[in-house]
Order: sequence, then structure tokens, then C-alpha cells
Amino acid sequence: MEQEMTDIEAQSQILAEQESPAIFKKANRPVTLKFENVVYKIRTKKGGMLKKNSKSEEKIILKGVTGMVLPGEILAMLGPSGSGKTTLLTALGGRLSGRLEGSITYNGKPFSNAMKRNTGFVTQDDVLYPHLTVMETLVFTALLRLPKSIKKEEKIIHAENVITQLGLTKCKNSIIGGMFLRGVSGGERKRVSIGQEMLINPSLLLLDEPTSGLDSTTAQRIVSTLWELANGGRTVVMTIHQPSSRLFYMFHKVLLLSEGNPVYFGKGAEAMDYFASIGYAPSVAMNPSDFLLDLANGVSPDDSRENPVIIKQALVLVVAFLSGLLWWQSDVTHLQDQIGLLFFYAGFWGFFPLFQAIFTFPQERMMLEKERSSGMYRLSSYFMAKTVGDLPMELVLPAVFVTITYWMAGLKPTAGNFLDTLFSLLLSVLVSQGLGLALGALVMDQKSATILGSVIMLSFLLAGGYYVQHVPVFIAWIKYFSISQYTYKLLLGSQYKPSDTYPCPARGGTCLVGDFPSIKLVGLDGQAISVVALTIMLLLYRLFAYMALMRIGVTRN
Ligand SMILES: Nc1ncnc2c1ncn2[C@@H]1O[C@H](COP(=O)(O)OP(=O)(O)OP(=O)(O)O)[C@@H](O)[C@H]1O
Repeated sequence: MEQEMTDIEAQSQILAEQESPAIFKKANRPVTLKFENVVYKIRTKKGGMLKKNSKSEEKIILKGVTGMVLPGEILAMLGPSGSGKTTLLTALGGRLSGRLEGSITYNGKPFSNAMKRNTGFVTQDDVLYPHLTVMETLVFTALLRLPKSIKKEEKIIHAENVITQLGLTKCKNSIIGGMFLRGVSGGERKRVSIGQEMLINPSLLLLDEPTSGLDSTTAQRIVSTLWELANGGRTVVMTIHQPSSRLFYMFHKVLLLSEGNPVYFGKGAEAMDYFASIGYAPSVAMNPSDFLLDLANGVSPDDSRENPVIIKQALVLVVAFLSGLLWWQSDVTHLQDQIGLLFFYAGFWGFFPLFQAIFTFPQERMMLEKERSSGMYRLSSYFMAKTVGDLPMELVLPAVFVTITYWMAGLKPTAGNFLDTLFSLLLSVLVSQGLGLALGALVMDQKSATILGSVIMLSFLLAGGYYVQHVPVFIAWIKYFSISQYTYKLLLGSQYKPSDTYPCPARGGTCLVGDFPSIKLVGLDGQAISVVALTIMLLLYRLFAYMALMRIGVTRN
């Protein structure tokens, strides 16, 4: 009964198509193809089939591939040879037997006989009779594939229409040809294969490397034809090896596979931006498909993801040793120098973590938008991972820096003083980092956030109490927001007590450290207030960053 119904459906579909060429007709039953977490495993014999008693082992060909193609879209599956493109295409065409896991649905339903009739599958090798002409081949196919209810003459008209629409009129009377028989060109052969499928006007068209072995102009013509077909409401999925840039931008969606793993699924036009957002950008302009294939082959455009960390570490070490040498064993007789070092700590470790953190969110904006829109994770999880995950590493560098410079510069050689200095600096690093995160998340543009960050940190530094002693009242309030001022105060407190003295021959021998001009303005009291102020900033900046991120991705949820 069900069979009867589907036959009737198929016949009425065909009848409905008779007035105009199949290729121009809209798809009759548009198909939304959805594949979720597709895994395909096979068992292979160790040492090959010839080896007796050899154990079999499992090979995973597809490792959880997910995607969706809507009517009117072309999905191109790219990847190196052996990455699983044909296997996935075969699975999508309902032709793969064996251990297939995950789900593949067509308008929400599994593959069925009706869907089979609505699917065209063009294999990589064009299996055609070499002695038949183009016209004969398509008429032959029409006679066999179109329902009996359609008259022979109508089937011939159908074949002719497909010939016209696929641009095969010029060669319709040429023989297909083969290995020993010169016939139509490779591009024409491919179009004949596509034409065979188009006769039944499928709403889902799957093609395995339809452009392989063709020059770029012919390949372009084939993809243009597919584009027209998709435009008519069909869902087109194809595998392709290395499309030119021109072709690449004709695909609505791209799936990049590497050893069965999905590396990218999304709009073709957004692929480059996506990889740039996660730190993989080509150093020179290049064909996107070349770039994507390099990535899928494990070839990074440069080592840009690793280098910044090594440059970063080297920079900090160089500055640490340089500072250690410049301030080599400076003691309290050179109080100005020692204070200069403490203020340098506050300045360097104000700017450095700020600029590291400023890039965190703008760099990941695209990915965050995409993944948040599809509800892949909670914002809080992402935020925690981003702000807490790297924390140990972020604190190791300033700790190493202080350890090197502290002992080289001859600051107070007691564990207590050293730990106080270290604590003050690490607290300051966390606050500056928070400010950077907040600015990045608020502005979401690296350049603007960097300019804004520089202006803010510079104002903090100038209002820090070291450079300007007589700050006018109307601008003196900046110091209450200045990370540098609180850090400087804590660092001074880690080294000096109000009762400490230093030699000052001009003023009669010894003077109180607390009266030294660069210290007097900031003062050695109120250390606890500085800790509280920095702790409040630490929490507030992170809260601002989180709130700013809440805007992202929610609009499309
Ligand atoms: N039935 C099978 N038995 C053994 N290996 C298989 C089988 N089917 C697929 N493979 C292996 O799975 C991997 C993916 O094959 P597939 O043909 O899908 O790759 P592809 O990306 O289409 O490659 P190409 O671009 O070269 O056509 C290959 O390593 C292939 O050898």
C-alpha cells in the first residue's frame, strides 16, 4: 500500500514537471539535509586480507561530523585525500552500509524509498556507454528512469530539455567515447552524468568530485550549473579537491575534513575570518581552499599560535635581566633608584598584562558569536575557562620577573619583604588583566581597545604619584582609580617602614624614608586600603567584561 502511494506521488511529481525543462523547475519537494555526529567505523584485517589468522582492527573513517544544508544551498566538502569526503557523501546518499552511527535526516525523517527517488547521485567516475551519443545516453536513461505513465515522446522531450539546459546541444550527436575511442570532453562527460540525474528532477543532488580533472573554466561552468540547480530550491552537496577562489566563493557552505574529523563547518565566505579569529591567518593572500587544505593537512600558515608565547617569555626574561643589571645591587643610599625600580614594576606590570588581555575577546569574537548562537556552551563556562584557565601561566611570568630583578637589584633580602613585593605585583597583574579583559569585551575591536587601554593606563601611571608631585586638585581624583598608584603604594610598603632612614648629607646626616619626596606624596600608611581597592577593581573589571560579553551571540539565540 505504502509502495503504491509513493509510486503515485512520484508519477504526479513527474507529470507536474512536463510543461517546462526539469532544470528550470523549482524543486518539487525541497529537502533540508541534517547530519549529526556521524561516525563511521570499519573493521580491517591487520596485515591485509591475505594473511591468515590475522586479527581485525577497527578503523574510524568519520569521527562525529555534524552539519545542515538547506534547500537552495551548495555544501562543498573539502579535505585532503582519504579524509572521508566520499564516505560522508555516500552516507548522505543513503548508500553506505555498515556501522554508521549518529543521525542523518531528510526533512527530519530517515532515508526512505521516496527520498531515494528524490535524490540524484553523481559518482566520481562517469559510468557511461562509450558508443552512445550524448542524446542517446540521456534518452536511454529517460526511458529507463522515468515512470511508465510518461509517453516515450515526452521522455525524449525531457532528455532534450536537459541537454539544452546543461549546454550540451553542440555535442548532442557526438559519441561519449572512452579509453580507445575519442569522444566528448571531460567536462561534457561530467555534464552528461549530471544530466542523467537531472532527468528525475531530484531535490537533493549529491556529486562526488564533479570538477576533478577539469580545467578551471570548465569546472566553473559545472559549478555555475549546480548553482542554478540550487537556486531552484535544490539541496546540493559535493566533494571537491582544490577549488579555485572563484569556485570557493560560490559555495554557500563548506565542510572541511581532516582524517574524518570536522575542522570547519559554516559559510564558505566566513571560513577565513573564522580561522583568523582563532589565530590562523595566512601571512600572504592565498586561495582559501589552499589555505584550508594546508590546515587540514596539519600545515600551519606559520607558527603564529606558538610564537607569541615564546616571544612573550623571551621579552620578559630580557627585560628582567636588563633591569637587574641596571639596578644592580642598588641600596638605600640610592633611594631614588630603588623607588624608580618599584615604580617601574608598577608600570611594566600594568601595561604588559593589560595588552595581553585586551586581545582575548576581540580575537575570539567570531567564534564566540557562532558557538554561542548555536548554544554550544554557557557564557559563564567560556568566561571561566578564558579567565581562570590561563591564570597560572599569566602569574608565572611576573613571579619569575620579580624573582630575577629583586635579588639582582639588591632589594631587602628577607623572605617577608620579597613575598610582600611578589604579592603586591601579582595582585596588580590580575587587576590590569581584568581591565584589559573589560576593555576588549566592551569595545570588541583590537585597535580601538588598544588605544583606549594605552590612554587609560598612561593616565593611571601619570597619576601614580611618582612623576608629578603637585597634581592640580581638579585632576587629582584620577589617583583613586589608578592601579599604578595603589600598586606603587603597596610596593613601597613592602620595602620600607615609616621609621626607616636613609643617608641625606645635605640635610644633616639621616632622614626618614617616609619624608623622601617620591614617597611622601603616596605615603607608607593605608596599605590595607590599597589591597581592598585593588580587590574591588579586580572583581569589578571582570564583572564588566562578563556583562559586555552577554551582548554577544544572544541576538541570534
Ligand atoms: N570499506 C573500506 N575499507 C577500508 N578502508 C576504507 C573503506 N572505506 C573507506 N576507507 C578508508 O577511509 C578513508 C576515507 O576514504 P574516502 O574515500 O572517504 O576519502 P576521500 O576524502 O573521499 O579521499 P579522495 O579525495 O582521495 O577520494 C580512506 O583512508 C579510505 O582508505
